Amino acid sequence: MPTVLSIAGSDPSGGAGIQGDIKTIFAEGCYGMGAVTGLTVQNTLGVYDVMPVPTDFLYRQIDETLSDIRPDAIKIGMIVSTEQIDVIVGLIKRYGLENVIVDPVIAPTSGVEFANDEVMKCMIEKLFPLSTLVTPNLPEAKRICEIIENFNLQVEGKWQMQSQTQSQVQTQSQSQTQIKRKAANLSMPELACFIGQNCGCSVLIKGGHAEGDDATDYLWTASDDDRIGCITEFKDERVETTSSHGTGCALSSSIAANMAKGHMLEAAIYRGKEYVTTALKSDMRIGTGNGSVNHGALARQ
Ligand SMILES: Nc1ncnc2c1ncn2[C@@H]1O[C@H](COP(=O)(O)OP(=O)(O)OP(=O)(O)O)[C@@H](O)[C@H]1O
Ligand SMILES: Cc1ncc(CO)c(N)n1
Repeated sequence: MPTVLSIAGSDPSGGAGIQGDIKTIFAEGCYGMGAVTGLTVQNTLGVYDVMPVPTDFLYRQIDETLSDIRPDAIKIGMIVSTEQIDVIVGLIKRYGLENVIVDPVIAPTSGVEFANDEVMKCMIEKLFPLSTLVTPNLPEAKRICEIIENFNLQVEGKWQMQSQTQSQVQTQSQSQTQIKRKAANLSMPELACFIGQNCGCSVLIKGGHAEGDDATDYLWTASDDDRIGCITEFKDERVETTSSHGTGCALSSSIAANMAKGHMLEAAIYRGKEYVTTALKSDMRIGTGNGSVNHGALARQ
């Protein structure tokens, strides 16, 4: 049986995080494993608190699992510190893991932040280049672009430090504002291309938070060594439901499971989208807020 490891946070209400991931992996006919990065206090109304798992304990969870069972794919969700990223990056390299799907959860729609800018910068620099696919939603993609731009500016800023005059400082802060506006104005395909070209990985920008009658996701993949790349569109109907908690986790886990089963990236994304649309259409209505998607609505081998 194909095996998939999820490295993610716990959602005790069962819709997202490691609970949602393992339900998805099981529904896709794979063997699911889970290493927990942190505990959360959350339900269908919001996320109230996060408690990180100590770094050495995260290391041991993943290392002992990998030394026993080799995953055919891994999905990485909530990460709360740069030390956790170092542990995960070190283990991916040491075990030579393939089919690494990273869902960079910065903050839930409602509630406390998971990853601050320092953690995101570290993820962008160290984890994204090792990933097969990174799957930010639209607000996360814009934030990632801003961090890439700001990071480049800071490096340049340090280099200019010795002879910086007041007018140069003003020019620098003006150009920072312009770049922020630029990132905010990029289209979804442009965001995907920008992140992919800077980080050396394929990027899927998810359209759940975009406007429009369809829910369309955009994939950027490098087409050659020049990284000119190409965009593929994954379009499906937008489902009207109050049960959409966990769509992002379900999508990335389904893609990981389908890659574990041997599907190529584009086919795995197509199947992941089909899984999520079916899970949304089930309109399960559990809880008093934004309830979980139905992870069992589409079960396949
Ligand atoms: N109402 C909807 N109808 C159809 N598909 C949707 C809808 N909302 C989200 N999706 C799809 O679900 C997947 C996840 O997208 P979304 O933008 O919601 O991710 P996310 O914000 O990371 O999810 P989460 O809310 O779990 O954090 C994408 O494939 C997206 O197109
Ligand atoms: C633990 C966890 N991971 C991811 C999400 C998705 O935002 C969530 N709500 N909780």
